[in-house]
Amino acid sequence: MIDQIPVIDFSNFDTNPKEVAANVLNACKTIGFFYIINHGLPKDQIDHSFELAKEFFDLSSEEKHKYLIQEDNHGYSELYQETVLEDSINNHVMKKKTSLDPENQKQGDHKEGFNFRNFINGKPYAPLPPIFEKEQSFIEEFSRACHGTAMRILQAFAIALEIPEEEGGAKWFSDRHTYDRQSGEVLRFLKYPRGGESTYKETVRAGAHSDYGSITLLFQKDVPGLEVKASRTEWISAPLIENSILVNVGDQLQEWTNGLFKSTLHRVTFLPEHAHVDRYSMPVFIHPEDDTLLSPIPSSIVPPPSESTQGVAKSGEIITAGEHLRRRLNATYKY
Ligand SMILES: O=C(O)CCC(=O)C(=O)O
Ligand SMILES: [Fe+2]
Repeated sequence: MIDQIPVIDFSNFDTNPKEVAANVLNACKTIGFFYIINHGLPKDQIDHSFELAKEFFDLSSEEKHKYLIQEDNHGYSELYQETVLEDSINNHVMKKKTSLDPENQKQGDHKEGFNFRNFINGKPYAPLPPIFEKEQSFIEEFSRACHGTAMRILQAFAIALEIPEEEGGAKWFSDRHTYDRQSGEVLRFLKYPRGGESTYKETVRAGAHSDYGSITLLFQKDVPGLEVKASRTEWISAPLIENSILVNVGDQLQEWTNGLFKSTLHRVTFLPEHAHVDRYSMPVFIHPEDDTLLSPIPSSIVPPPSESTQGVAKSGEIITAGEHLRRRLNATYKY
């Protein structure tokens, strides 16, 4: 493991893709997290998305209750994504989830969130609240731009793994992540309200978890707090880096690469000096299309499967990304 999250400059990706891909591979094999800078996503789009998030979370709790997921004992991300899938609703606010992680079981995750699933053929997955409806074309544009950035990262993966041209080459992963096909992909607005510690007496705001999909892009703003489990014993912080996007590998990609890429535990904590400010973040959870088979990657760099890297598929079994997500969500109940 390395003890710092690397920063990778994507401005060289078009001119020198191999070098960028090598840096990306190194990060994925070790800590499973890296920042990208010069990623090409316009700053004003990111800023405006944060403004919209704030505008929404500033609504009265009565208004937000229309989109509330009821509190219960299941883990935050699990319940959240599961509710999204099972209720076929793409937008929810939720608060104070109780984490299943033993380290965090004492207190709830004190936060609110709102999910946007992909705007397939220009349509929101479910009706949007008015405050977002009037900005629908902007939000769709931002969601598609994030997806486009993610596709460049997936191309770097395919280059790093030396997937042969005749198998699909640099497009091998991105061809399996079409924006307009059904997938688990979600753009999420998150708010961690100030003052949670007085209720929970703990500084952990989002319990330790790994993400489920292929990769996550994370936009942080003003207030740091994300921590990454760099080793069995050590949490390191993921500081704010101006104009960067933090990228991490999810469980599906870890399993797809037979453990070559690492899906690393992370959590959100508040330092005392941040106890009196609200924290906003925006993760974008990238998933393959639901019917993508998680079949062996045509790469001599990816190791053969082994018991320890198996995850939710049985030995030798090839499942789709949609089935993988479903099993991963169901597994929540067995903890
Ligand atoms: O808010 C953050 O910085 C991280 C959120 C996160 O890890 C998640 O929602 O999966
Ligand atoms: Fe996460």
